[in-house]
Amino acid sequence: MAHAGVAARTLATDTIAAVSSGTGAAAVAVIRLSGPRVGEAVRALAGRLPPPRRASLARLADSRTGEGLDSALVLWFPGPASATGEDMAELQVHGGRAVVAAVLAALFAQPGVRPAERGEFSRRAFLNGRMSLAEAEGLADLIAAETAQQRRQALAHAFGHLADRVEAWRGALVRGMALVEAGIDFAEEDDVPAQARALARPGLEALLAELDAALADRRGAMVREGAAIAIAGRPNAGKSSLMNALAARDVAIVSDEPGTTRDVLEVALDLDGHKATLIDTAGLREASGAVEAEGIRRARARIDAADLVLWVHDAGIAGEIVPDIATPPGAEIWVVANKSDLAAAPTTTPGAARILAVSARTGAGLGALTGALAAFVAARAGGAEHPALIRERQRGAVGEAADHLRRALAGWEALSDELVAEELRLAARALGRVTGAIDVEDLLDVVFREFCIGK
Ligand SMILES: Nc1nc2c(ncn2[C@@H]2O[C@H](COP(=O)(O)OP(=O)(O)OP(=O)(O)O)[C@@H](O)[C@H]2O)c(=O)[nH]1
Ligand SMILES: [K+]
Ligand SMILES: [Mg+2]
Repeated sequence: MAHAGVAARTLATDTIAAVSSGTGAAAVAVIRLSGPRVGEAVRALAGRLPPPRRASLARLADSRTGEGLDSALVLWFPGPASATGEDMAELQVHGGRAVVAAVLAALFAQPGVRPAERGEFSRRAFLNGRMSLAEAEGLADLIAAETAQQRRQALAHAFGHLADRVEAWRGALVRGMALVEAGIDFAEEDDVPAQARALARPGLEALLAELDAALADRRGAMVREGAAIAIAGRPNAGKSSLMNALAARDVAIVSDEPGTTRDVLEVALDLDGHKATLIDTAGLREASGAVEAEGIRRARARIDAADLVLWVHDAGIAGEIVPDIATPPGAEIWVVANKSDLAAAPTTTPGAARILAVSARTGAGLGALTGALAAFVAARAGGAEHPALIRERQRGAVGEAADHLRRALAGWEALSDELVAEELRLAARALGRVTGAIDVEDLLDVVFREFCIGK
């Protein structure tokens, strides 16, 4: 997908090559090339350039020695209609390490061909207007996706859904800007300025509401980073035992000694396709030394930032259960009454959204707990195709745009046309940073013509 605001194709002088199919031995390895000398390099190894965009079988040889290297499928993608916008080729070779190393060495021996740097193919695609920054980030997330929901969200971003949404916001800003600037340009003429400004305001107010709503929506970040589920409670309640049981492996040290856990421990969970991070913490009590005090400080910091706190309680201990923690707004606390093999769980607890009886030892109640956790995370993460802001970089840029827009609207009566237009321009520039399209002048021209208000 091409994007507005990106300059003409850049002319990279280097041709790059790299294995794109991962490291380690495999049946097939894919070597990709991009740059001006791809055609020559392929011809040097394969003896000919196959017809564009069709897989052809070719014998690859080292042009320096004539030694045969492999029999490979060769694909030739002439630019600019390629993934990077440059001439590209793909060599599908046998995946053995020695084969891959020999083919790469023969490629790098060609003039002007060098190893690609990290992300260089995507970088060239962005610079050549083949994808936006938000799409590039989606692509990176797609490659890193661990759960089904992360995969779906990343795919939506890679397909440009977020970029489209941001471009629509930017279009609305530029339209408002054009109207305000009409006031500047036609300041000499009767009541154009006042009319133009009045026309711009409702659209900009609606846009600000949309930006604020997008910023308040944490679902995208929740999908990407996963829900943070902290396990908290008094020493010896069985927190580490619960962590091990839910993770189905021996992550944390368990002992009958209170104050065993000091450091914060984390494991990643895949709950029905949703990512979550389970966090085991030190038991909360009056610390008996500097090390335990530090452990408790770290525990509280993680509990304060959690989306859900499981307050683990030893069901054998009588009396009211009072979770001794503060959680951010929107977070929930559930009481997990552990050791149900020893004692019955209480049925009500003030302040807790729910009570679940489990035994980390026998596994009783763990299925119900896991199901409840999956439902919680699914509800928090919302629809997978939602083109939300998922990275701090995106959130920061949109937040900055909202601030400038807010300033323009707050000063609507007091500020000059020039100052209002300047705030709008800064807002548009901030939004441009999400997709990488920084220059708004081109769009402005188009929109200004569209909104020529009869002049
Ligand atoms: N009977 C029974 N014992 C349990 C259960 N869960 C944990 N325990 C025991 O309780 C003791 C404390 O368990 P831990 O998992 O270390 O407890 P903790 O809350 O992590 O303790 P600290 O890290 O010291 O705060 C150990 O002796 C466990 O074997 C359970 O479900 N039933
Ligand atoms: K313990
Ligand atoms: Mg522990």
